[in-house]
Amino acid sequence: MIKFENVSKEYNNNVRALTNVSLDIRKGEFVFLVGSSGAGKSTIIKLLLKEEEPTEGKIILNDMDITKVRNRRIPYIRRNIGVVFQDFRLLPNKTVYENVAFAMEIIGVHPKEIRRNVPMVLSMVDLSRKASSFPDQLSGGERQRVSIARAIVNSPPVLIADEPTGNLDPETAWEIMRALSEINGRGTTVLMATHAKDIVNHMKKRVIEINEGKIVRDEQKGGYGDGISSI
Ligand SMILES: Nc1ncnc2c1ncn2[C@@H]1O[C@H](COP(=O)(O)OP(=O)(O)OP(=O)(O)O)[C@@H](O)[C@H]1O
Repeated sequence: MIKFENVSKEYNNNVRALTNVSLDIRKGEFVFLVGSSGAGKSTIIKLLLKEEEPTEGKIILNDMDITKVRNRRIPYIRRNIGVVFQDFRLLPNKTVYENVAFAMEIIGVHPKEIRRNVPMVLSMVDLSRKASSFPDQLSGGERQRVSIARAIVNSPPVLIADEPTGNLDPETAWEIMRALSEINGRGTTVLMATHAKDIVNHMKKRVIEINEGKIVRDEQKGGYGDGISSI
């Protein structure tokens, strides 16, 4: 589902963010990506979203080699990935319903399908009652659940979560983890970059650890790891 073959990334300022990274994440897996600040986690995510290009190597997403695709094909690739960010990134002037519907409108989904799917995903993240609220009327956990609903409404095979619990208190963070687990249980592959030690240790999922741009550990049912600073 997600494959990196000997991927290296050097930014313009000669910072080598990734060196020879190879990984293979299969359909339906739940994978934590861990490592100290600056290790290269966000770079892996940016490469998958085609926000950055690798300097070397090959990246395959959903059986598609995305390394050399043309710019005009990028929106098509991004439809295969739902993304959830630490800071939610909701549109403040749109309601919960409209925020989620917008993700479908911009890719030209038929209004009838939008009217069917939006209530369905809002109910999945337990937000049906908040459909008419605006983001600033919601708690942090509720906002993050809206962003999860938006990420999955177009049924992408892959969901990427970049530090999704970073702005949330521990209890709310678990609420988000339950939502992500449920989505994973329905077959979506989930890749989550995180510093949340307790969550990683508790979930016992596959853990890929990156340090100074290299994969140093890839463990089924792994823990957070001792050597990683938590900031
Ligand atoms: N746009 C950029 N231009 C130049 N260097 C960059 C850029 N983005 C990241 N870097 C550098 O690449 C390295 C890896 O950064 P990256 O953001 O991938 O780390 P990270 O593991 O996501 O860290 P964090 O946990 O703090 O988010 C760091 O040395 C960083 O300074």
